[in-house]
Amino acid sequence: MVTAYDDEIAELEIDGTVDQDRIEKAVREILIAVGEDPDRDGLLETPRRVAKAYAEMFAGLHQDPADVLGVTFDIDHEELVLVRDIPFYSTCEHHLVPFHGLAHIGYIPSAEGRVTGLSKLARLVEIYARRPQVQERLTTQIVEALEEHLRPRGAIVVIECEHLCMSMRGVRKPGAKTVTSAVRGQLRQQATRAEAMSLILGR
Ligand SMILES: Nc1nc2c(ncn2[C@@H]2O[C@H](COP(=O)(O)OP(=O)(O)OP(=O)(O)O)[C@@H](O)[C@H]2O)c(=O)[nH]1
Ligand SMILES: [Zn+2]
Repeated sequence: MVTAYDDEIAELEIDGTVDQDRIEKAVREILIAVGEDPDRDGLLETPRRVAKAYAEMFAGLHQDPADVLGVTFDIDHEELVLVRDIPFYSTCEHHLVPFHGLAHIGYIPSAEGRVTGLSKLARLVEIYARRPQVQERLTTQIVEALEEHLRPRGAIVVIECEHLCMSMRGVRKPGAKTVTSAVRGQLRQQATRAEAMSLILGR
């Protein structure tokens, strides 16, 4: 199924938000540098494929969370809203290999009732994940965007990830999980924080 979001990504490739030519040249150079022949059959199309993949993997650099969180509803709900287990892939800015896992996002809407569509929380994750990233910044950027655009009474973001730079190379510890959290407002209070954490962990 092709979604509007897929269309946006396809447009990015066309409207030149990545310098396709430059990526292709660089990938060709890397292939030579690692001892490969970029002109052999299987690799001929690789620089072009990588440029296309990067346009998608780094599309978030050209997207604005205001566009996603700009539409809010007036719903009379002043209790916790939590979307958990949002899967995502990001790219470690140190090694340019993936880190991936689950994001959990909760917030307590403001008295004025600024509630966003549930899918927008997952879109917010995508905007910040599709960039060269570190997990701590990803976590903070999401919580800060929630604060800025929804002005909630409280917000919590918990992210658990496996970093391939720790699994497939370097220290080589596949399965090791890194957990980060960012908590703001009323969700810092012990009881509400405990409620949110038990919902996040209660699977
Ligand atoms: N804090 C943090 N560190 C990260 C993240 N992703 C990767 N790293 C770490 O970034 C560090 C980079 O360390 P360096 O010593 O500069 O690079 P390196 O020689 O490749 O390090 P090793 O991975 O230990 O082989 C490593 O310890 C990685 O585990 C992240 O999202 N957050
Ligand atoms: Zn890394």
